[in-house]
Amino acid sequence: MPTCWTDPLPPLDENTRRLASERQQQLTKPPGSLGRLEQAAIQLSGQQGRVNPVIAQVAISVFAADHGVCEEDISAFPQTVTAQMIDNFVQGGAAISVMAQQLNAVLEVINLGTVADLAAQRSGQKSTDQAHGHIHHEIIAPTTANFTQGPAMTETQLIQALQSGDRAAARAAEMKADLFIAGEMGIGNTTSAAAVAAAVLQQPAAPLVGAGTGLMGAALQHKISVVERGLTRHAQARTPLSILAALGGFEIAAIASAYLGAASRRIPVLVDGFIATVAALIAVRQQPELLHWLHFGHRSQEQGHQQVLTALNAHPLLDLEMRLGEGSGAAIAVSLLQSACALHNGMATFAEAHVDDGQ
Ligand SMILES: Cc1cc2ncn([C@H]3O[C@H](COP(=O)(O)O)[C@@H](O)[C@H]3O)c2cc1C
Ligand SMILES: O=C(O)c1cccnc1
Repeated sequence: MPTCWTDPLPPLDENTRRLASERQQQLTKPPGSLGRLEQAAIQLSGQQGRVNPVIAQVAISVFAADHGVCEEDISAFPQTVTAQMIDNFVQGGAAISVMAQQLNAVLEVINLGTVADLAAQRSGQKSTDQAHGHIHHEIIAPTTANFTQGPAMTETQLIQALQSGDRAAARAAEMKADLFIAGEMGIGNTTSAAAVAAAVLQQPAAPLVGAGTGLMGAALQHKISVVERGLTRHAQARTPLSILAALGGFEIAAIASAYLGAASRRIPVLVDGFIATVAALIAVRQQPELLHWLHFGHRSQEQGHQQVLTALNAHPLLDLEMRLGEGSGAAIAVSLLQSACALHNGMATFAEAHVDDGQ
């Protein structure tokens, strides 16, 4: 078990947070007029321990894994896409690859096990640099098990996934990242994420189950019934760890742990869409203090995202009607956090600009 899972998280730096808050009051604008951008800059100040927060270096870790529940026919796409997209990420062709390039971010993909990459598994390939990112092969198993038949993963597999997430956070700290983004790739993972969210929130499945890659009508009803079967089978799972083992995916577990690992290293986190937010929900249930370290990038179109955001009292920066995952919605929101920092750091105070304040 990585220590971030259980060790208390560091508090925000209340001193820099207070100084940043005071600075916002002195800038040449009516107090509060930059709205949530002010709050974002102040929160970043407390997180980074700097009165003038910066987001120069962004670390993006995309966790990829396959899902046994795909046997139940719950995605519009075949499972082979997961492994194919791993290549696409590091060849520069995926949405998150393009965003990483635009942001000059470091992109890495962590392959936790896909049905189509047994060759890589057999060759013992570990870590390679590709044109547009690094691949870490940290294969746990070719796929999780079908959660309608039994637990998705063993306890050992769960711990491996948590450790993988923590290692990604350690690499982000090593490169002195100012912000951490986790993305995910795993055909079938909106089914797993909906089941995890329903189990954590003790809510019915239907409102948390969405189209994912594009299911509608009878296919969507079937997906709801698959999640309901999983919830019935694993009704005894109540703790974050037992819910992850019963219904989760390797990538969802890894992201939950990566968020805790980032916060434990004082790196602010920008959360992506539905799946990433469900991972955040699990991690916050494990350690409520994590919430202070999280920014929320966007509201996904995926049915259920708003419910999970509400459970976290989270207000995402954007709603662009995106429903992609990969970390893409968070990546789009980076520029807003950068603007929040630029305004906070660069604007003149009333005194500096000889502008009369409102006192
Ligand atoms: C080409 C392609 C690229 C993607 N990138 C992210 N996802 C997204 O879709 C999947 C979840 O949807 P479902 O649960 O319906 O399978 C995840 O892999 C997610 O990251 C993709 C899906 C596809 C097809
Ligand atoms: O919001 C997401 O994370 C999402 C939505 C649909 C498909 N994949 C991911």
